[in-house]
Amino acid sequence: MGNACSDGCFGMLGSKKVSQLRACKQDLKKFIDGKNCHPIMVRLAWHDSGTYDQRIKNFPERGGANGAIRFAGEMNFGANAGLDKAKGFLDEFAKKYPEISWADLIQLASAVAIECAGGPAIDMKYGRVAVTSDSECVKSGSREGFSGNAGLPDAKPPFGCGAPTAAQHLRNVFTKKMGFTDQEIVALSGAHTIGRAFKERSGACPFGYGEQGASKYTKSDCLARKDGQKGVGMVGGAAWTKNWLTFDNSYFKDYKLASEDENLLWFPTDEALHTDPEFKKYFDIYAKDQDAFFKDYAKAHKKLSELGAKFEPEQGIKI
Ligand code: HEM
Repeated sequence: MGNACSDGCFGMLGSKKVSQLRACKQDLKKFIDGKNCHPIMVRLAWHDSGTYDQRIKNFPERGGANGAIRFAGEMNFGANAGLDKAKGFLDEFAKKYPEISWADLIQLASAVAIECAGGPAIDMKYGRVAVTSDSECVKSGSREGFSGNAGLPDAKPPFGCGAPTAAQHLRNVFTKKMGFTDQEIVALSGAHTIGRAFKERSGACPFGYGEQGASKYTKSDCLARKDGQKGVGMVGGAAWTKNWLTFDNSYFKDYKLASEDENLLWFPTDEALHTDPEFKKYFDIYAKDQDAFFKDYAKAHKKLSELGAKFEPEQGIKI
């Protein structure tokens, strides 16, 4: 190890961090693939980042990828229901790899999950500073123009920002508050090609925990993984796609199926992406061209993973 400078050049402590990040990445791959918990790891990281408000300049008041979601102050937002499970999965990694901040660990697990599910490799950087106490969480009602959840989006009306349409709601959340373009909104929404909703969590669908509550595509014997092997993690809920543990462009390609099949999800915020003319341009491209989706998704995911973050060293660490 020594003082080798190839990985961000900031001395002994830095190279120890790099080796822990690399080892942790390998451990996470095995863990996530074994548990089939890819989607919830992605959602945990997105909801840590998603408190970000570009109109607020100071860290950590501006929110973002700072690890605050691990504390009750943010975990208890209604929008975060169920995400304590994902945080719990990461506790053992935080203990084993003390050089890795919680803010980095959460984002690392998400990037690993995307890649493990068959999605693109994301050009991540690390070195995020994590907040250290509950008092540094942002407050649910702290975002101007939003009634709660620090401006995280709602899937259905009434929208917490008062927007009359889902398209306007998406632009209030992602553009006004977080600084994303229309193209980035559509690409990021494609993350719903994996994952599910549960009655007991968001309450956004009638499908819930267990075999009894499951949809046709989320029962224990359903095949959803990219390698066609069995295994769905926790049984239940409903998904946007039939192969909801595989990261591909099914969300775009098969949306008609999703909007017609009551065993699949298609929320007003999903529908806005192919009914609003500006969003639709990108939706149609991603439906036809998976490579274009992967390329744009990887860029937008990287941006999301860095929102509001404070890096030490300033330029971040590549692994
Ligand atoms: C566009 C606005 C968005 C809305 C309205 C929305 C809404 C939701 C809802 C209601 C759920 C179900 C939660 C539950 O019941 O457990 C969900 C799940 C999920 N969301 Fe989103 N979401 C949005 C954007 C995003 C983005 C930007 C990402 C990531 C880049 C993302 C990733 C996920 C994943 C992976 C799940 C599945 C979690 C699991 O299976 O446990 N979502 N979302």
